[in-house]
Amino acid sequence: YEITNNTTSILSKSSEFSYIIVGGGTAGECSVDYPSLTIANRLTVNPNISVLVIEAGRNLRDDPRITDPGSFGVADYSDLEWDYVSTNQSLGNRSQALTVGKVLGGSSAINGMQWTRGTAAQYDALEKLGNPGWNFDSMQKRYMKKSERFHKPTLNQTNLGVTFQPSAHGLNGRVSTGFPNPYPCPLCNLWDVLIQASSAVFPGIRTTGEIDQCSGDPRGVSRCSYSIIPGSDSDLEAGENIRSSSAESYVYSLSPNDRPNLHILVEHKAVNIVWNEHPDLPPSARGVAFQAESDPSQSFLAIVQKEVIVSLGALSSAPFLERSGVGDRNLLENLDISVTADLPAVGTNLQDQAGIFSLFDASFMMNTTNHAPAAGAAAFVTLPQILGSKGAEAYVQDLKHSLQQRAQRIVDTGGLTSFEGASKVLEIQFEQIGTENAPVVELDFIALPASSAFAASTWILLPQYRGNIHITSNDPRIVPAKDFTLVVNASLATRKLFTQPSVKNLYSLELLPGLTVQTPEDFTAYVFANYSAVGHFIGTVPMLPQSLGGAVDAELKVYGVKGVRVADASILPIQLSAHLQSTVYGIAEKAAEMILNEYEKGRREEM
Ligand SMILES: Cc1cc2nc3c(=O)[nH]c(=O)nc-3n(C[C@H](O)[C@H](O)[C@H](O)COP(=O)(O)OP(=O)(O)OC[C@H]3O[C@@H](n4cnc5c(N)ncnc54)[C@H](O)[C@@H]3O)c2cc1C
Repeated sequence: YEITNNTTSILSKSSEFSYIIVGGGTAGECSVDYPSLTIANRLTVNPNISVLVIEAGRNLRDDPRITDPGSFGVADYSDLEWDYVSTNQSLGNRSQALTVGKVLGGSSAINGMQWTRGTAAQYDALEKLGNPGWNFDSMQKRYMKKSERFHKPTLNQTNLGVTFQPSAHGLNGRVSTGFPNPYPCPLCNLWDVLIQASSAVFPGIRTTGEIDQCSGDPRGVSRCSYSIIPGSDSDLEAGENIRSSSAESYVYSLSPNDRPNLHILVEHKAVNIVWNEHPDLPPSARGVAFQAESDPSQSFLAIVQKEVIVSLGALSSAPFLERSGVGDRNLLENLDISVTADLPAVGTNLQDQAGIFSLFDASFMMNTTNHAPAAGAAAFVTLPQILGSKGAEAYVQDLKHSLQQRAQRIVDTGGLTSFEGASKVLEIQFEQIGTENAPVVELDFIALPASSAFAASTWILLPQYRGNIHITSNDPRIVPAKDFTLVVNASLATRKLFTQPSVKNLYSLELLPGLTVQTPEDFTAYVFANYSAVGHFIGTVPMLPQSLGGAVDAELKVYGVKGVRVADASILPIQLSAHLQSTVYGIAEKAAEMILNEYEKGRREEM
């Protein structure tokens, strides 16, 4: 394979590729990798199959900010990120920095590496929403586990409090996962105290047993697992744990002479799809126009034989489609973009999981010698655990009675295009929160490396708001609905947890929210003034029937055109009680399988 920023080096050999993948991020590389598996091995030796990946970020293979898991939250990532900023939000009248990765490996190269999955019912909900074949059984067994090479915890790690379920993990995939080794104790004491204190604050929360945040039931509080290559047991050398980004897992780990048919062009921005127009057929992708990041006046065109796979992430895939003439007709015509497909769903349904930070000055320095991720344990908390059973019942009743009104508001504010679709997704979320008791809040316990501070990051998991992102303006509006009640309550619960006597012993001062924040009103004001986006963006090219406001079908094909699929976090129509990367890898594995099956079918038909 080759990775280069030199367009001539790539286009001089061929300007035509079987598949062009725009975006070399978390999902993009997975699609590239699939050819290493059985059927596809045959394909890659076929010189007619070639793949071009176009990635705007740089190839920074050995940058310690990426490779060292201890860098997250400490190192300056500003040159590895896109500088998306939202418009002022309806809540708090503030804009938000929207962080996503701009580097080969995408967000998987700069994320917090936590390795978790949603509840089984949340994947089943994809099927209920009209996407045949998208359910937990198949996502977990065939795709999410397939992407994973889990390192079972050592005896030492389990003795130190790590829990897991063997059946929740894949052992033969490419993304290395597991627990840091050596395990970052003496912080274990901190995690143990926080885990115990959680049970005092969140009645009934699981703190023992084989809790595994990848099992389909993440409820409870337990130690985090990560997308890392754990260090060896004996060697205490710094740098032993290494981040396993998608670039590390799917590209760098290949032998350099492997895959001469894989071309990765970095530092180039994909601008739009160029189309073949037929009088009687839907437009089909002819190629991708792209430009050098260093000199946008230099434009190039790569031709595609089969398909363009759009994997630019939830903030860039929809704008790319709109620049390609796929989007809302009025919006495109106002911008003088020729309309290839009138698909108003593109760019709607943006969701993140708004969060808030608490910070404490501890009486000891955090151990940072073994380059382990900073988050040690995470609590996935249900509604009754946050609000008590009466409070939860009242909240659920309110969700039920306001459902139609909220669905209408989502449509009115450009969050989804179909009232029926909005009602359906809200009903499904209502079931998850009210009946299935899915976690609605996550608390991460974090030791800030090279400091004496530790923190809790608290965020809502299943937002009811919907925003949008369009090329006219970068406008992801957040409609608060009921969610901020939960952030405020979660923030109050975090304070309660950190004032349990056992936890209080561990720090001398609460730095954030700080002692001026005392009453529920203070907390509400604090949350409104300080909540932030957490980087878990989804939904802007929703996988739903078109009549319900979808932009891609269950095969990830964009409605109204041929030869274009979207495979990244954009296609998820609803949030999960989870961090997203494991699911995005699963989406990409499934996409790769569908693409290759179709390729094979086409070949058989040609013969
Ligand atoms: C700060 C942060 C922390 C997170 N922490 C966790 C965590 O701990 N655990 C977890 O599971 N998830 C976490 N996530 C979420 C997770 O990383 C993402 O949901 C997931 O990686 C998204 O994958 P993707 O393929 O959709 O997009 P990305 O991985 O972002 O890939 C998109 C790629 O497209 C490229 N691109 C965009 N526009 C263009 C263009 N026009 N031309 C060419 N290239 C372009 C980008 O540079 C990028 O490489 C975190 C995310 C962030 C931002």
